[in-house]
Amino acid sequence: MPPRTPGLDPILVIDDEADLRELLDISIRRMGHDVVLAGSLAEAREKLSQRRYSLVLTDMRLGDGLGIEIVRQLSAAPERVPVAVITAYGSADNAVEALKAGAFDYIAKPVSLDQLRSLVLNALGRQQREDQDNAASAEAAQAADRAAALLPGHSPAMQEVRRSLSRLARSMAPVVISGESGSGKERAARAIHATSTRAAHPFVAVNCGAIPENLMESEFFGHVKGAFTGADAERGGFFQAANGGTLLLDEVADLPLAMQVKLLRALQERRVRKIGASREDAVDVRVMCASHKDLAAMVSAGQFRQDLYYRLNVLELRMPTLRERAEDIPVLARAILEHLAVRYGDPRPRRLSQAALERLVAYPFPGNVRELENLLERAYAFAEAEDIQLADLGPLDTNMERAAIRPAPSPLTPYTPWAGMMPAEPAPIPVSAPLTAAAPEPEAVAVAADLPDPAERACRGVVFPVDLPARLEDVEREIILQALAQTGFNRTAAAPLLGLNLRQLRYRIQQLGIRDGRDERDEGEGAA
Ligand SMILES: Nc1ncnc2c1ncn2[C@@H]1O[C@H](COP(=O)(O)OP(=O)(O)OP(=O)(O)O)[C@@H](O)[C@H]1O
Repeated sequence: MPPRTPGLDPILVIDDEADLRELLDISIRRMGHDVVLAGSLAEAREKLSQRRYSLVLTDMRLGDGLGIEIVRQLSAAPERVPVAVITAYGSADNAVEALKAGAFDYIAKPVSLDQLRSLVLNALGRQQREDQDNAASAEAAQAADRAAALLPGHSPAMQEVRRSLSRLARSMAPVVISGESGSGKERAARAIHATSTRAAHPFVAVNCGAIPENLMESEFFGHVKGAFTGADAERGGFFQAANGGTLLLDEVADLPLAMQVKLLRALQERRVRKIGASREDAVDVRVMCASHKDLAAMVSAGQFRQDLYYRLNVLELRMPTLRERAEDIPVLARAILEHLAVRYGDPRPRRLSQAALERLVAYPFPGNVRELENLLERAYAFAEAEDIQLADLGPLDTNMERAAIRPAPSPLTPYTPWAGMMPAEPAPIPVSAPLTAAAPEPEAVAVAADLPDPAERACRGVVFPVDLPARLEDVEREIILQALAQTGFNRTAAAPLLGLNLRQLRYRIQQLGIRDGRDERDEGEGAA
């Protein structure tokens, strides 16, 4: 038996079943912790009034009431004692209710010792960190600072978001983050992770819409060597990569139904099996989802599984549009320009002239913060004066607008190399970018010309490619290389020139096998 963990308060176990109480007592003592037992709600209340506990683990159904009452009592108390619930097999509703009431985690019967161990370690790790800081208020202030640095803005909408963040960071429960494209959903997920006790572990963001369906299972759960053609080495998936940390499923609505079933199972069991493996591995991952689609409506339309929706949609956060918080534009613009100055190695960031700032504040930003960021990146790179002038912003309501608000691909769209990567209409070349488009070969010029019908094209001697997909890939590769060359192989700067986001560009670069020898430059954001 391991030695007692010194300095820790005991764990309170509340269960009206004597057998389970005894099992939990023995198992937790084997982990080296003291245990206090209570067999009813009344006894639990009495024990809670007598001393402090490092963790409370309560069954949901107790002879004289419900465990959720303990959850509510502890969540309302000023000192933050983590509380977790034990739910009956298959009663997902109870688990969801408890998480919403403030439980940090739950465990389903029959209790697995692995899960119990990981739950206790998580709870105590977090308690110890809070104790080490010695003052919960100092920790809370630090967390608030980190959140404010990631999500600046003084608007009431943003203050509300930051208030929610600290509540969300304290829980282990899944979070669904909704909001328009570019409103900062991924950024909010990062902020929750960075202010949670998982901050020292990985944050992995996965764009569900960018993964071909046939690769999905292997990308999520990994594979063993020889599991399929091309699997020449064992490899972990996103779940393994995010172990101990957070996994963000961006554009979760794009997950095919078959994958939704596998994901639900992994979330319920907290175990995953690599393709071709005979055993499952326990994983400790907090899942968050982001979507600009209405998931509830997708459930009604039969496009998203209801059981998965309930499992994921425990806690919610809505990111406001930039229109709803136009007063944050100056502070956001300053943060973005400071970031750009660091990237370009400028001693001091460029500033916006008064006229440029006023124009930005008056613009509705259909593409939200991403559009503001793209716009400032281009203006920063091409402004000739010290400050960014109104003219440097270019026309705000034309190409950039359409590129920024392009719809994400429908979950029913079959995969093509372009699906999820390209706008519904052809990507416009930003008007003010001095990008000299790839010098197209004569045949491409002819095909791209505005010719009315095939017969007329034939008359004008158009040479059609023998392999259209390969030809298109060549053109795409060439254009991407031009954009990379233009930006000194800086992918973050190249992406907006192409109307793509960084993840999409990275994915295309990988798919097209583009190597520039300086691949990893400026790859700070996103893990998938
Ligand atoms: N508060 C902010 N401060 C600075 N930059 C921000 C902020 N919010 C978002 N951004 C930037 O805007 C871009 C879009 O943000 P993010 O990817 O989080 O949005 P999203 O809502 O997840 O977008 P999508 O729906 O397209 O996935 C990112 O480059 C991000 O760095």
